[in-house]
Amino acid sequence: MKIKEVNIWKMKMMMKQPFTTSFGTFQEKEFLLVEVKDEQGNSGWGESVAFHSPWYSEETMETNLHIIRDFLVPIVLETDIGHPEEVHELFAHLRKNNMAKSTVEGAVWDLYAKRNNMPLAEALGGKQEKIEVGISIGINENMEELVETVRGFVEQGYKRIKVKIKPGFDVNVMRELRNQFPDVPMMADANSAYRLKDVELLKELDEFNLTMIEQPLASDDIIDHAKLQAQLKTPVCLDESIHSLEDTRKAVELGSTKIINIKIGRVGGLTEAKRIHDYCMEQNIPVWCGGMLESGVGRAHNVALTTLPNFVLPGDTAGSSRYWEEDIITPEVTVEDGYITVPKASGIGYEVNRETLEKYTVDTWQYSR
Ligand SMILES: O=C(O)CCC(=O)c1ccccc1C(=O)O
Ligand SMILES: [Mg+2]
Repeated sequence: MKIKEVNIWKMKMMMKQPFTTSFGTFQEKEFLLVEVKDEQGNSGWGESVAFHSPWYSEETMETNLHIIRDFLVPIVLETDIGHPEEVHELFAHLRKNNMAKSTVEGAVWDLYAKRNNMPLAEALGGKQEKIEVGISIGINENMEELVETVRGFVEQGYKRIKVKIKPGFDVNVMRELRNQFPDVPMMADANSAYRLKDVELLKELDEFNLTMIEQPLASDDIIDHAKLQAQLKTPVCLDESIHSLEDTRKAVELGSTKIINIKIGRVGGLTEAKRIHDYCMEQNIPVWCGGMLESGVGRAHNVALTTLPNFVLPGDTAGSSRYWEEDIITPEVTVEDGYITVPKASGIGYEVNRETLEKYTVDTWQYSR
């Protein structure tokens, strides 16, 4: 396939509520969308999950804009691409910048699936017709409010509850939530807020029967996580530390992690995400799909990926309305009884609503062959 045109949108959307992690609070979401078009006028869409500030990773919306415009767009406009898996190779000589690469690669995957009249899930080899989803809840130091928030999502049917923790907001919180919800699958995400010296405190979490603890230690660590896992009953799940299949292999071989959170953007795209999935399946390491507070485009990519067979744990891909007054896709992503029904339409399976898109557009760029 020949990509004739690439459009980039800089978007700004307000989230319904602020979302707080151990590293900062999000509410105004600025992000990029990329559309790739072929000669027949088919459009493929990708979303950059890089945030405005380099909190979660070193990539930002602006570094993604730079890498996409100056390095990635020229490559896809001058290459004849047979299959989207080739895009990962085409970008491989450029170091890191995984979220930027993933944005363009994801748009090519969507375009490929549309040209072949198949859902993206099918193009990836996914079989599940509906996927189980959980929800990620930000830090709220008002315990009564937090308990009510959790109760609301449990009542909506979400299959597991993840809460963000940080030093001083951890054992006490999980104890209270476990008391209130004795049977709900629950986990905690520390976003790298602890160090190995905190092992005694982290061991206290073992009593709450958590499905896992996500990224307790440094964002670039796999050694101390192995030392921690050896002392914890609760499975450790790595998020920030995993950028590739190679990172995954090393972490699994070291015993640093028993579960992997796959984020498409963090690992450089769907092709690498699928490889990590396949490797983990061989190694009996369950995986789940993480979230980056995406708009509908990124959310649709997450839904498609989650149809692969080793996504056996509920992910963070909640419904559009958990984040947005109105999403930019039609229909929006909806959750019923903790399940998202995978769309049957071709490509990402949801239409980008051009009117809504325009409404939240801050800037655009266009490139053609
Ligand atoms: O609801 C979502 O999209 C996931 C929310 C979430 O947990 C998160 C949000 C922003 C940055 C990092 C993370 C994370 O998974 O660590
Ligand atoms: Mg996380």
